[in-house]
Amino acid sequence: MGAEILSIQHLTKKYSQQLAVDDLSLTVDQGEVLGLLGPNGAGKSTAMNIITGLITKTSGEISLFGKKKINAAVKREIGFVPQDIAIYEDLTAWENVLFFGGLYDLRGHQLQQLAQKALEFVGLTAKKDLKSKNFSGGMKRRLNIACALVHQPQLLIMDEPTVGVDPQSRNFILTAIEQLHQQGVTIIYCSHYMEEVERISTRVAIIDHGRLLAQGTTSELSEIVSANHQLQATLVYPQRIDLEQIKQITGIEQAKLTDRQLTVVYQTESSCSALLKYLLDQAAEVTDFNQNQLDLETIFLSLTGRKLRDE
Ligand SMILES: Nc1ncnc2c1ncn2[C@@H]1O[C@H](COP(=O)(O)OP(=O)(O)OP(=O)(O)O)[C@@H](O)[C@H]1O
Repeated sequence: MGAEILSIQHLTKKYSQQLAVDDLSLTVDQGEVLGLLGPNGAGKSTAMNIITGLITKTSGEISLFGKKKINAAVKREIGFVPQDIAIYEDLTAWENVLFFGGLYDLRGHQLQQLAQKALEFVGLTAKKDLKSKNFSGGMKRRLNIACALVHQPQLLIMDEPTVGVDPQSRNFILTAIEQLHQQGVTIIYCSHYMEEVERISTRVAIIDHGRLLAQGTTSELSEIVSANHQLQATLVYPQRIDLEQIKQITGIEQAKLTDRQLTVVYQTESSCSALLKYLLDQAAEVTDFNQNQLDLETIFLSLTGRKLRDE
């Protein structure tokens, strides 16, 4: 693992009576893609806005690139894609990227070269002379990413960059992040989309009510909730089973049926045996059966007791 890029210690933010970030401690190392996962209102944006200096903290310590004083040189190493798209709609894509590059003291030929590179990276070269107000939501997002990348920061912070974008742009953005990761850029990716975080992150931090609930790779998180195991079975006669009866079996935590696929999260081997006996008694006929590592959605549910998507 690379050097420590970000360290947050006991960070707290209070908006009058609302505790938005509650004693949050987190570190990010060079080259990592940290997926910060949490439902709406979990405190992700507040934490990122503090790190990037947009709002002040109530208490706690932050150091970036080993420095506690976040001066202009430190800020130059950060690229930020905020939750709300921040581009100038009356400017062309090209003018936008030049403007943001200029904020980092890039000038002349170097600025032109980097602006070209940034627009190419997000696939907007052909549209560079169009005013961004004519862009789709996905194109605006991609332009916003180009503006955040033009100065070639070491750390890229992205706050829900795929909200409101079309599936094509969404995939484009995720692939771009994978490329940046390969190039060695450190990335913090805030999202409430489980499958995105699962796809691109090298490590995941789960945050809810401003608090860090757990962090680790997906398989480490799976071990944290290892009291639970997941079993999937394909049934020939799914109509013969009753999910409510399955949920009554001692040690069964969750059960869901999608078409012929039964997914059950259970705690003990005895609950698994009891389930198999039930399936046999009901003559549901199991054709395929496997025990999996838990997916992020199940882990999240185990840690928070609630579904991310319902928030
Ligand atoms: N400027 C503000 N004034 C008062 N309360 C705020 C302010 N900004 C955020 N909050 C509250 O702080 C809590 C955390 O919000 P925050 O936006 O950081 O969460 P989030 O995880 O980024 O969610 P979202 O994706 O919906 O933005 C929420 O309860 C929110 O209502």
